[in-house]
Amino acid sequence: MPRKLNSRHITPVTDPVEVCARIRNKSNNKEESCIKVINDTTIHLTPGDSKLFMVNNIYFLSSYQQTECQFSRVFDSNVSQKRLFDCVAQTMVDDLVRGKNGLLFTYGVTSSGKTYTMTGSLEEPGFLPRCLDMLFNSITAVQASKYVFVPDGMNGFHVQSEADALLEKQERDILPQLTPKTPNKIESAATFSFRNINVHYKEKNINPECRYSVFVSYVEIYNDYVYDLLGDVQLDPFNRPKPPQSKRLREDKNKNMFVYGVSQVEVASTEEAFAAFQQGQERRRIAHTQLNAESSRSHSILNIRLVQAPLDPLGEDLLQERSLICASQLSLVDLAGSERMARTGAGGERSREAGNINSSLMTLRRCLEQLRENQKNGSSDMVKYRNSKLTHLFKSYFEGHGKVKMVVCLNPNMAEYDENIHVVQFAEMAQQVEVARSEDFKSFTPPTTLHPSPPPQTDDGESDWESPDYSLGQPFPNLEVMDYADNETVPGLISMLEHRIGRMNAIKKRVSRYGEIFRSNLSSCTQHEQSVQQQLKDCEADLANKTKELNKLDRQVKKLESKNQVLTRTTQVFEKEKKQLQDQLSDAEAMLKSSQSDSRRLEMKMKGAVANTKAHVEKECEKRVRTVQTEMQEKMWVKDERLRQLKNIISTGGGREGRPTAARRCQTPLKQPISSVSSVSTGCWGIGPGPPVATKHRRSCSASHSNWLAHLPSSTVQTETILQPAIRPNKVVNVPSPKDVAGASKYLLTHQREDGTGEIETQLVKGEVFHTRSGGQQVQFVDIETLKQHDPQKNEKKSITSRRKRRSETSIEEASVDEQSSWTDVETRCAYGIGNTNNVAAVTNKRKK
Ligand SMILES: Nc1ncnc2c1ncn2[C@@H]1O[C@H](COP(=O)(O)OP(=O)(O)OP(=O)(O)O)[C@@H](O)[C@H]1O
Repeated sequence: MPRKLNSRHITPVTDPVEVCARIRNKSNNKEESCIKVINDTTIHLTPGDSKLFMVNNIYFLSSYQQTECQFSRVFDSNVSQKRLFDCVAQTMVDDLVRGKNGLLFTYGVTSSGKTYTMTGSLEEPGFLPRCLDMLFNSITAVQASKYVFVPDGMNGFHVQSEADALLEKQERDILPQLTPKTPNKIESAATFSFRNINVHYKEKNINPECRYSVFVSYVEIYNDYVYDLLGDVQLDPFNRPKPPQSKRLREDKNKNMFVYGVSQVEVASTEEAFAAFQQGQERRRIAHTQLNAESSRSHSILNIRLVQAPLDPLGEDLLQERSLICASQLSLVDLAGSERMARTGAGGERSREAGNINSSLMTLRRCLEQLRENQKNGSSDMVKYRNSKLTHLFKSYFEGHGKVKMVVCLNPNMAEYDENIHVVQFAEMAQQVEVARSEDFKSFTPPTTLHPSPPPQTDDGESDWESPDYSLGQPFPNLEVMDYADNETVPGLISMLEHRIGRMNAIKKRVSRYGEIFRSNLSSCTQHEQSVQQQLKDCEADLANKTKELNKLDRQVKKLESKNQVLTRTTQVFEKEKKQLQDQLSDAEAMLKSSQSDSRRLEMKMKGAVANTKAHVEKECEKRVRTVQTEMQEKMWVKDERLRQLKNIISTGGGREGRPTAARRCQTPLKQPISSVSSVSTGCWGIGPGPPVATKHRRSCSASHSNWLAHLPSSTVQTETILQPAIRPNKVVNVPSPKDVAGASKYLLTHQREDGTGEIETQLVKGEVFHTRSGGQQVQFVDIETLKQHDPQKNEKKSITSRRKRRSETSIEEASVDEQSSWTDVETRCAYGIGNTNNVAAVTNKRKK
């Protein structure tokens, strides 16, 4: 398990807080430097000649003499970002992969190069992008699919199946608004490319039997409040971003401190991770505007979390056992500038910021001092981590849950001497603090076969494990001592016996050694067996649990299967219904289409029939109108003839001569002859060698025997009154031709109009036809007769009134009225007298028309 101390009984192995110093280049080359690098681990700080220096128009008295400081490593201004990473941060990525936590922070005054060291730029990337690059280079072949590891909200993770992960991915891709926790913008914004990174390191401790995922979270501590820089931006009712909400710190079950509710964004590449960091930076900028803060006045902490879990024995899926998941973390911290309050030269909010920064850094210092004291004296006085959020969050690191490294950034400008002294004092103190080393994460591996201990070696270095030789040497020869003075046999026997004794001792030794080896092997085997037994028991317990879970899952599966069956059946029913409905729908559509085409056909047919009928009716109407017109014309002629005869009777039978007939009353005698008609053109119509002048005004009735040409325009309304002009035209034309005019001596033009009372007023314009010398004809208009019609019923009231009015008029007028009325009476009588036919009715009818 990760982060366990070596043993409960054994004193843990500790490492000191590693402190390196980096001296940045001078802002002005001519300026004197207050720092001198002596060697790889030592620097000298000198206050310079002048002990008085000025900052922000305030003179400070330098109170220190030349100081020598020792660090783990010292890097001068020429050190490259890459070299710094190699020497300082690379091992921390190694540790991360091995399941160990790490804390790397930069410390120093403002503008000493903390951010440059930690983040760098695209051209000169710092620790942050290089760590990410190395990490992703290492795990690229064993990276888990996205969303397989799921943060549990309590600083841990659990594993979900690939299918669930895929579902979640689809959900996030399709419905990003429903899963706002992971900002998808990050993926699209992953366009950073670091130019001089070229790390391509790979950590060799990657376990191919495991799968890895990387999560990042980014927080800042400002005025002793912790803010999440990757969380969702909350909006107020006016859609403006709300000021950020601070977060609480909590301890997880492994005694690690974490920011509760912080957003952990899963990233698949360096670019994606850096994009997340950039997004956090942007959020930080906005938050600072809202909080009226300065950018370098807060501590920023980027956590890179590497999560790993072993694969199942088939190497396909990740084991979902939570105890097998290891989450290690590397915290990269860019602390706020450590200068003293007097240096900031600011008041109000800025002075509060400086106070908080100093307070948190001071708490860090005090905690480290207390730790050092405890370690020195073996005491266990309480370390007051809770006095600031910074130390509270880092508590677990100082208590042995990871490695701590610090890069002290120093500005060599002489004006910074005093501040630098404070910084190096803090750094020197910090590196005396020992931090317990945490264990590597032992990833789960299936039990393997036991290897026997290596065979014991003989004295000459050869192995005799296989065929041990226990013989004492050559067998005894047949020795017979025949003579006491046999000097050959006895010494030979002695030497042989001595050899045998030596062999026997050697065999004894070997046997005892074998015995020892055997005993130790036996005991290790016994131990191993015990551990295997224990493992077996664990496995059996696990198996029992798993079997239980499996049974439970089986039951759930069965339940779900039965539900599934029900759902399938329901789906089938619905499908069937759907099909039926679709069939019905298509039938209805077909019917609708056919009925539409039928109705279109019918419409066309009806239209044709209507057109035919209309044409037929029109034809019929025209025919009838023509017939009626002919009939009417005939009647008219008959009436004309009758009227003419009546007039003749009246004029010959005692009528008053010299009086104009009522029907032919000339209302306005023409003073000027009308000389031309524009609508009739015979080439010289009206244009002759000289205008013919009427010798005298003749009444039309006096020329009744002439050859009359009646010009009756087709629009003329037949009034069918009894009294008609006593002219019998020889020819009636609608439009006279020159030939018609040439054949006539008199010309009669009928003109109609509506008078003021709405009655039809017919004017008969009479003319005489003259032949001109050039062979043309001229018409000289000599007379106009106006025929007016009066409706007796309509005009009765009027006439009574007018008669009453007229009673008071002169006698001459009365006589004239009498005379007139007598003529009217004659006319009326005539009208009634002519056969009492439908003349009056005709007049009335006409009016009605
Ligand atoms: N070693 C260096 N080489 C080149 N430039 C550097 C170096 N260190 C710092 N700088 C430059 O100095 C400027 C200030 O550095 P930086 O922002 O890293 O300081 P800081 O300590 O983080 O300041 P603050 O506390 O205000 O955040 C930057 O423009 C940075 O590029």
